[in-house]
Amino acid sequence: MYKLGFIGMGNMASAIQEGFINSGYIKADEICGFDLSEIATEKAKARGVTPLSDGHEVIRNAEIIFMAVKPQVVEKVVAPLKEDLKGKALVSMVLGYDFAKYETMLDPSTRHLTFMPNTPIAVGEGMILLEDQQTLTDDEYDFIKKAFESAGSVEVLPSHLMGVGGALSGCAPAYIYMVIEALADGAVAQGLPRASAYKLASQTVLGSGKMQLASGLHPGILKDNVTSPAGSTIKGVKALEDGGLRAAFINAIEKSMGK
Ligand SMILES: NC(=O)C1=CN([C@@H]2O[C@H](COP(=O)(O)OP(=O)(O)OC[C@H]3O[C@@H](n4cnc5c(N)ncnc54)[C@H](OP(=O)(O)O)[C@@H]3O)[C@@H](O)[C@H]2O)C=CC1
Ligand SMILES: O=C(O)[C@@H]1CCC=N1
Repeated sequence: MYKLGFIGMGNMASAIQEGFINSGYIKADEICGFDLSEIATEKAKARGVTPLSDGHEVIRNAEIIFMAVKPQVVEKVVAPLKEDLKGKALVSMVLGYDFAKYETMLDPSTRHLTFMPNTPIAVGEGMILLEDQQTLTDDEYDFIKKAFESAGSVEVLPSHLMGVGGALSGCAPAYIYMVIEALADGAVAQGLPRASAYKLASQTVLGSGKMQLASGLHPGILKDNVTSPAGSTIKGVKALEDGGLRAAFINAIEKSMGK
């Protein structure tokens, strides 16, 4: 068991903390952290995480340090902590900061791993990508991988695929929530109460994803199984094609990669 320390405890770090604590794999009192925001600090405290007064203190009190600030500030945050991080393990979820980039920022004695989580880790259904290039000890790697597996599914990817992987599983929860909201809006427009509409939409997304994973079938086959000849679904499929649904999602992944 390692003590975990978070630098930044915003949306993503909070989801990870909740996922770890809810899974029972890590106890809240094994986690400390620092955040500039008072609101984020109060929320962390409410889930049993120990708030500390700065990054130096987090590194002193933890064995594996999670870097969870925004990409725009990460270099400014890491530079003054470089000495403290000597001989420690750093795991980073900062989009765009891969193994090679950290090699230029950290002392050679700092072991590190870049990973890309997503917010559903909070409810035990995360998708967590681990970069295949990393320098954690075997024990640290095993511990952190098991922690992620306690709250989701883990996939190891080569460095050059972390960006596109992150654009899909890291960003797409937002797109799926838009899908849920839009499906519900459609049903509300036809008279279904709002609460039922969200429940029906979310359970349908959950069930469809679960079925694809369980069956391993091509999504097109699963779609075809729903579309009866001359039935209702094929009319909806046509409406989505008219609306450019596929192109919109393909473009969204490209845009998420900063292209
Ligand atoms: N949100 C997501 O779904 C995902 C996010 N990520 C990555 O996670 C990281 C965090 O994103 P997210 O949680 O969404 O962002 P948030 O803005 O919610 O959280 C970042 C937190 O860091 C705080 N902060 C800023 N500077 C410091 C500092 N010097 N020391 C300590 N805390 C600081 C911020 O405070 P303040 O607001 O006051 O500046 C804020 O509370 C990003 O690098 C992102 O790429 C990766 C995958 C998915
Ligand atoms: O929007 C972002 O930049 C972060 C990274 C992946 C998901 N959210």
